[in-house]
Amino acid sequence: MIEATHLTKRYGDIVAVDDLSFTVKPGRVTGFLGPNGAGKSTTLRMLLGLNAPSGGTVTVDGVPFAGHPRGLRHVGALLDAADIHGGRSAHAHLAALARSNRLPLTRVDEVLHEVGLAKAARRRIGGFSLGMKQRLGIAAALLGDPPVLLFDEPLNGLDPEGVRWVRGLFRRLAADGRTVFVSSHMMAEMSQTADHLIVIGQGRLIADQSLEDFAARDTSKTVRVQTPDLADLANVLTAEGASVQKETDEVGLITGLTAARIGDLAHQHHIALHQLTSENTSLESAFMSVTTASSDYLAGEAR
Ligand SMILES: Nc1ncnc2c1ncn2[C@@H]1O[C@H](COP(=O)(O)OP(=O)(O)OP(=O)(O)O)[C@@H](O)[C@H]1O
Repeated sequence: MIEATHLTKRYGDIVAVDDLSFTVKPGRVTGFLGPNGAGKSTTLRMLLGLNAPSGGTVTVDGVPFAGHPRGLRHVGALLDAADIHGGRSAHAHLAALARSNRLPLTRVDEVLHEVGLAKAARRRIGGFSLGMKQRLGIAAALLGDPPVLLFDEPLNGLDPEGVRWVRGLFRRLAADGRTVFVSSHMMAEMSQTADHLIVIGQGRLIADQSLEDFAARDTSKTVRVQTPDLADLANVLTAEGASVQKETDEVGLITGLTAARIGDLAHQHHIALHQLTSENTSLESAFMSVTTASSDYLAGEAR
């Protein structure tokens, strides 16, 4: 389990991480989500003992990472896949990591195989695509077979097949009972990757909840209805405070009421429904609505 308590990091006047408290539990994939500059990388760097907090603490299974006797065997991490020495082969890079962490060299071939780089094992990393470097970074994180894994923007540079593979890998790691903590600035990426979300903006905690509960925060959720009596239904729903947008003679898009409430109202007024569907755009708009106010950079606009 990862535990941050009042974690804070200041760079001069900038508060990169601001009194952040959260826990990351084993057995599920936890997304660490926030717009650019929100403080995700800084938090992960403090977790790994690469930056010292200005205040508060962050521990892995109760111990700060720097004091962890088992190092890579306990926590595996991918921070910046592109930041890697290009002169070595993938095999040599992992072998050096294995040796310095007293891990068996047999793990090198195992993880290269697991990430799909077995054929490229002897090639120089300098010639790797970003996607291959991501796979190599993931291999390094897996090397010590650790119970806790951190990945900073692991989907960057991966093709659709790579993205699917990474998602499957994270699921398997979580199903093994490991703690999997994955950062991203894209809600759409996380909606298919994470079970639980920790959302931050300007270094502060915005949400710490399941994907489902996070989506339910969005009050602008849309419900699509199809009915032969759209005009009658629209009258009933607008009287209840909903807004109704007519798409065709029989299909309307409703905001302001849940699908369950719309179904009940239609039933009470003897209006037949042929379709009643919650539109799944809510995660993205929930993310936008909770983070826009705290975003560091809004395209073309002053804050
Ligand atoms: N070494 C540093 N010196 C000064 N400011 C820094 C330093 N590192 C980070 N910051 C600032 O701290 C804030 C948080 O940055 P951080 O890289 O942690 O965000 P992030 O959420 O990982 O963003 P991104 O999605 O763009 O990677 C930013 O305002 C950044 O400019």
